Parts: sequence; structure tokens; C-alpha cells
Amino acid sequence: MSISLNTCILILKEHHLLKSSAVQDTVATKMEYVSYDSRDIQTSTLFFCKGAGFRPTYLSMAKQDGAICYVAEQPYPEGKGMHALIVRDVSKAMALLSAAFFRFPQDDLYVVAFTGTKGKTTSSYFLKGILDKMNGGKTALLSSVNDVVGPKPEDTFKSSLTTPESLDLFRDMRRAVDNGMTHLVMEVSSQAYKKNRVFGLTYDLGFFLNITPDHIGPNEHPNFADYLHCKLQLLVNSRKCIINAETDHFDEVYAAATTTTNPDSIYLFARDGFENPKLKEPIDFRYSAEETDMMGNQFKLFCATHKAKALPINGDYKLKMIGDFNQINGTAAIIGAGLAGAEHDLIADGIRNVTIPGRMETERTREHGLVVVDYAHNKASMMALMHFMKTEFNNPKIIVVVGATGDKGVSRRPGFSESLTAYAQKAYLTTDDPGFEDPQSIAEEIDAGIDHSKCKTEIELDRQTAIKKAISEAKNGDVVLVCGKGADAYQKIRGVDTPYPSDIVVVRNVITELEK
Ligand SMILES: CC(=O)N[C@H]1[C@@H](OP(=O)(O)OP(=O)(O)OC[C@H]2O[C@@H](n3ccc(=O)[nH]c3=O)[C@H](O)[C@@H]2O)O[C@H](CO)[C@@H](O)[C@@H]1O[C@H](C)C(=O)N[C@@H](C)C(=O)N[C@H](CCC(=O)O)C(=O)O
Ligand SMILES: Nc1ncnc2c1ncn2[C@@H]1O[C@H](COP(=O)(O)OP(=O)(O)OP(=O)(O)O)[C@@H](O)[C@H]1O
Repeated sequence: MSISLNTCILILKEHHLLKSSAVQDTVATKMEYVSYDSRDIQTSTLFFCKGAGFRPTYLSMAKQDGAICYVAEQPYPEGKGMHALIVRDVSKAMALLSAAFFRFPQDDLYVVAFTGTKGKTTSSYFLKGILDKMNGGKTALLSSVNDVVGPKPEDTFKSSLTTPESLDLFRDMRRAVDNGMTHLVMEVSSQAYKKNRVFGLTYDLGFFLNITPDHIGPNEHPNFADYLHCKLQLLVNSRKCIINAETDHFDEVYAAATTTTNPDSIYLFARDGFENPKLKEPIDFRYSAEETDMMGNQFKLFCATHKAKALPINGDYKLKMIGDFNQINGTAAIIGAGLAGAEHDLIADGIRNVTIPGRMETERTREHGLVVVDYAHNKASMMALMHFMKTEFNNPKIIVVVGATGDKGVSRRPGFSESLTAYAQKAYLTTDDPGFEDPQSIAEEIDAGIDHSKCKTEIELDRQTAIKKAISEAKNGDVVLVCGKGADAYQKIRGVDTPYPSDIVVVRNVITELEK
């Protein structure tokens, strides 16, 4: 793969991004590798100087190791002797040039994108499960759990970001296409838009699941308006838009979709019985619960409008995943599969057995009730999870193990206090990716907001011990919820991913030890 300097200049000019250029010899020069990391350079690399943490010495190192051209928002003396492309916005330039370098792999994939505060990963896994049935396992996935870019074991790897950096995104897409993948399902975070990771990318289908305040803080969004604005961009960049009509801020969400998409290609879904008198648009798809218990979910989907009826997806569906909120995610995935050409029976078959690492994983014990490991880590998901448990088990005692992350999502902490007060009888406040913050202070901050007449608390910073204490304390009929880390096998502490066995492994070990 390669890209000529001339092509780079043309692309940047076309998008009004080029401020100036310094060409050393000829514009025909070809770059044969692209990178934004000085630790990953090859001969004839095109190097991007980007990010808050960028240091000019990285450019010196890149040059020394073979970079011949750099893209930056200002000229650097360290780049003397290299071609230089000085741009208005390096993250946009990187997205556009990466897409061109990797020969526009998105054109050879049916791309489906999910955004929402909650349910992106679950919906993505559901849809991948269905599409794999349809296309014989040729669905790539970019999620916050795993990325899948091909059929071999080495094509599946743990992701480091929900939505990869643009250069990595287009490289992964190219790998997927070269590995014969025909579809791509991806999660798109609000941060991906804020940082232009998906700049210039158009999706065949774009889903908006829901929005509640989250990801607001020093390293993320300055306020809710910015968070919402970033999330809405997904709809602006989708050929067909599918929206959960029950989402907060529906009017703004729908308006964003109509900026680039004709209402004929915008689909709405909601649970049966949901009415919003202010809603002018008809709901295309309705779902209604048939059964939701610890065995899973059973629900019916029906197509309510003329355009919805064009899809052969009416009927009953079962999910192995528990939690009534998963019917929303399931419905979204089913509509996505229908729009991608799948029919009811294949969809029902594809979605039935999908499970997702770290989401609603349950372990039954002989004497200590039910233990659930779940990725709930903000107010909306904690509320949804505990509400489900309360109704499902006829008001059981709920014991929660939870912590809040450091350095980001600071605004989530009052939400933890509120949800624990509303539903839990006991909470073990523990460590969850404290980063550069003190986990004790984080736990105390959550504790300070809890009404202790409703929810007793204990601060136990060692997460494994906290889990052990919670399960040991539980009696039959109680529910232990181990929240927030999902399938993560590490704790992020002071910039280091410190190995951690993962919640489900700890839970299984504790149960084995207690019940041997
Ligand atoms: C705020 C944010 O989005 N930051 C991301 C961004 O950082 P950045 O561009 O500022 O880059 P940086 O890490 O400061 O480093 C500067 C540059 O120096 C380079 N470098 C560095 C060291 C060296 O020796 N040589 C060198 O060249 C780096 O490669 C980089 O290009 O680009 C980096 C990759 O290039 C990301 O790792 C980093 O994500 C941070 C770690 C992060 O935690 N982001 C979170 C907030 C995030 O994006 N989360 C969302 C999910 C949110 C949700 O759940 O909805 C996500 O999509 O994952
Ligand atoms: N539609 C939903 N509404 C409310 N809560 C949900 C919904 N779907 C999932 N959850 C809860 O949120 C948790 C995370 O779900 P999931 O990983 O699918 O969401 P996500 O959008 O990918 O989250 P994140 O951005 O935090 O990675 C689940 O473990 C569950 O507790």
C-alpha cells in the first residue's frame, strides 16, 4: 500500500485543510507506511504529529527511523529535510489520508454503526451474531470488548478504544476486506466524533439507541450539549437512520437525522404502548415482552408502517441474554439485520444464543443466592439492572460491588450514590480503574452521597476481597451484582494496565472456595 505526496496534497486541498506545504524534491514521492507513533516507523513513513501529548522529539525519532513526510498543525524544526504538510486540523487530515492510504476499505463493506449511552456493545454483538448466519461468518466487529477483522483466531483481539483512532480504523477495515469480510458492525463513541476518528466515514446504517448524561469531565466532554452534539453526528453521516423513539432529546435526534437523510430512510422503534403526544412521526416497529426471566428474554416484534412492512422481520424472538433492557438492543439489531437483507427465521436463529463477555453473566450458588457480573457503570445502567432484579425476584436483598473510574466520568459518581440508595441494601465500594486518582477518595465520594438508612456501605478497596465479602454475606434469595468492570482483565492504575483476573473469574473462584 502507498500514497503519493501529490495525492495527499490534492486530498487536503479538496477539504480546505492544507495551510502550507514544503516539498523537498518531487511531489511524486510515495509513502509506503503511515503512523502517528514514533515507536512504529518503517522506511518511507508518512507521520502524523497529533494529540495533546505530542512532543517534537517524537518527530525527530520518526525521522531517524525512516519517516519522510510529516503532517502537523505547525512546522517543526525537528522535521527539517522532510516533506511537510501543515494543516488546519491534523486529526481530520489523518482520517482522510488514512482512508486513501488504505484504499477506501469502507466501500467494500456494508457498515453498520451504533451509538447511544448504553447498549452499543450488546446491540453490536447481537447484530454480528445474526449477520454471521447470513454471510457465513464474514462480519467484522469493532467494539469496546473485542475487535474482529477476519475468521482466524489471530484476527480477533482485545480493543483498546471503543472506536479506534482513524488510522487504525481504516487499517482494520482494510484487513477485514482482505480477509473476505463483507459486513462491519461498529460502535461509535461520542469521543470518536470529538477526536475526528471517523471523520469522512459514511455508514450504511446508523443507530441511535439512547442518551443520558455521561462522559462529561476533564478528558471527555465539557458539558452535556457537547456530548449530545458529538453523538448526533452519527446520524448526519448515515444513509439510513434507525432511532429509538423513546430516547431523551428525541426532537434533536430526529432533526439531526433529517439534515442528510430523507424521512423515508429514517426508521423509529419503541416498545408497544409507548406514546409521545408530541411525536409527529409514526413508529415503524414495536416490540412487546412475552416473557423475561432468568432464562432469557422472549419478545414479539411487529412492523407497524408501510415502509417497515417491507422487511420480513415480524414475529417472535428469544434472547439468551437476560435483562428486559436487552429487548431494546435486540430490537435494534433485528431491524439492522432486516435492512441488511435478513429474514425472520434466520434472524431468530442468529440472535438466540448470543452472549457478550462481561454483560449479564450469571452464576448460581447453592447457599449464596445469585451472582451477576455486569458492565453497568453509570446511573442509567445501574438503575436498569437493579430495577430488573427487583421485579424479577420479587424484591430480593441486593448486594452490589462497585467502584467508579478515576480521571474520567467524574460526573457518574453522584449517579452511583443515587442508584444504590434507590435499590441496593448493601454496597461494597471498591476499586475500578482509578488511574491517577486515589481509589479511597473516589469510594468516599460515592459513599457521601448514599442514604445509609436505605443502603449500608463498606469501603473495601481490594476488589477481589470485596467480591468475596459480598458473596459470603449473601443468602439464598439474595442477588449479588458485581458491576462496572465487565470482562476487563486489568485495573488501570497510574498509567499501567495492572493484571486482574476479571470479575467472572474471581466470582467463580470465590464460589468454588465457599461451596467446596
Ligand atoms: C481524549 C482522547 O480521546 N484521547 C485519545 C487520543 O489521545 P491524543 O491524541 O491526545 O494522543 P496522546 O495519547 O496524548 O499522545 C500524543 C501522540 O504522541 C504519540 N507518541 C507518544 C509517545 C511516543 O513515544 N511517541 C509518540 O509518537 C502518540 O502516538 C500520539 O499520537 O488518541 C489516543 C490514540 O492515539 C488515545 O489513546 C487517547 O484515548 C485516551 C487514552 C482515552 O482514554 N480515551 C477515552 C476517553 C475514549 O476515547 N473513550 C471512548 C469510549 C467512551 C464511551 O464509552 O463512550 C472510546 O472510543 O474508546
Ligand atoms: N438499552 C439499555 N438501556 C439501559 N442500560 C443498558 C442497555 N443496554 C445495556 N445496558 C446496561 O449497560 C451495560 C453496558 O452495556 P453495553 O456494553 O452494551 O453498552 P455500551 O453502550 O457499549 O457501554 P459503554 O459505552 O460503557 O462501553 C450493560 O452491562 C447493562 O447493564
